[in-house]
Amino acid sequence: TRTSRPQRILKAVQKNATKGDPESVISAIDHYCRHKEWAMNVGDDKGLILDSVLTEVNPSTALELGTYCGYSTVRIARLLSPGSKLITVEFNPAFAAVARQIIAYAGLQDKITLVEGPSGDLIPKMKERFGIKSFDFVFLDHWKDRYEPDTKLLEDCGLLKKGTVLLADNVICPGTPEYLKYVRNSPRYESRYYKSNLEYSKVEDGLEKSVFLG
Ligand SMILES: Cn1ncc2cc([C@H](O)c3cccc(CNC(=O)c4cc(-c5ccc(F)cc5)cc(O)c4O)c3)ccc21
Ligand SMILES: [Mg+2]
Repeated sequence: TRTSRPQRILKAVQKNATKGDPESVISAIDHYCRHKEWAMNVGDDKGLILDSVLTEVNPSTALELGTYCGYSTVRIARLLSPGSKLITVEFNPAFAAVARQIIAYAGLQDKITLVEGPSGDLIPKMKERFGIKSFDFVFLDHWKDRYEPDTKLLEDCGLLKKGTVLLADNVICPGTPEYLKYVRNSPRYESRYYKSNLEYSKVEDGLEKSVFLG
């Protein structure tokens, strides 16, 4: 049967990027998805905002919900300080298989733990399985109706601390209305919207940055 879109993205990385060079992996994916076929990576426009928030936070432990092909995983891990860790959660085995290869191609496998399974099951196991006390940074990019329940789950599991930064993709397109209502109305968060555009497109989209106040 035909290859999948993630497999074609992996092929584009293997063809056009340099092994061990995360910047070239990011560029190869962006070029492929802009000129050949669209894919739901955070992309280069919103990616610059992700980079700037990450540089500001400089997290020791980061969590990503929704790995897909590993584009934002590589984007995040390449900016982590030595000894810092990123845990990324993916429930779709085919996506996880491609992401592992793209992460390895970028040479970032030592900074990243990819865990397969649904976020709702894995979040309560973070402390016992990975010895996580709390996360400094969380990137939300999985099913849009899971952002709000998973944020509440992170709170209830004691995985957020005063100053933890949540950064949510797609708050306009496809949209995450319940999540936005929650973080913007809760006294426990200080939220700000970063206007941008949907990956590889002119449609408006943006990221919501929410600081947990404890
Ligand atoms: C529970 N759990 N735990 C882990 C976990 C992991 C996953 C998968 O990684 C996965 C699979 C399918 C869809 C998503 C969400 N992403 C999107 O739906 C999206 C859409 C668009 C867009 C925009 C405009 C369009 F016209 C079409 C699609 C642009 C974007 O940037 C997106 O992130 C995530 C799913 C549930 C999971
Ligand atoms: Mg997204």
